[in-house]
Amino acid sequence: MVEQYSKLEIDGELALLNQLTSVHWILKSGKLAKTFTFSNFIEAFGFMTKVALYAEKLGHHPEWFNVYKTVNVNLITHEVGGLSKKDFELAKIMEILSH
Ligand SMILES: C[C@H](O)[C@H](O)[C@H]1CNC2=NC(N)=NC(=O)C2=N1
Repeated sequence: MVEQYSKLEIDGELALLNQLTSVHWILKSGKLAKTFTFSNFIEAFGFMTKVALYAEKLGHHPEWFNVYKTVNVNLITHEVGGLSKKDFELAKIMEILSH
């Protein structure tokens, strides 16, 4: 079972993630959220394909919604009904794969 974070720890993790990567990750309805915008559909779908392979390896999967060149991502750990370290791990991987 993945450990659930307290509110304070989540704020800390989110600040760290935004420092390391960009300032665009937010907490939305208890989920770690970001809208990625690419130059075209192929770039967006390529990103999703790379993330999908990593997510499968990690055993942790994103909720996401793609329209043309944008990908809306929401991360949550259903097993704990909140955020866990895995969400932050997946967010960091997404940052790396989006560049
Ligand atoms: C058995 C399997 O590891 C679980 O169902 C995993 C799969 N991927 C998952 N992904 C996400 N985002 N949250 C989960 O709780 C989750 N659980």
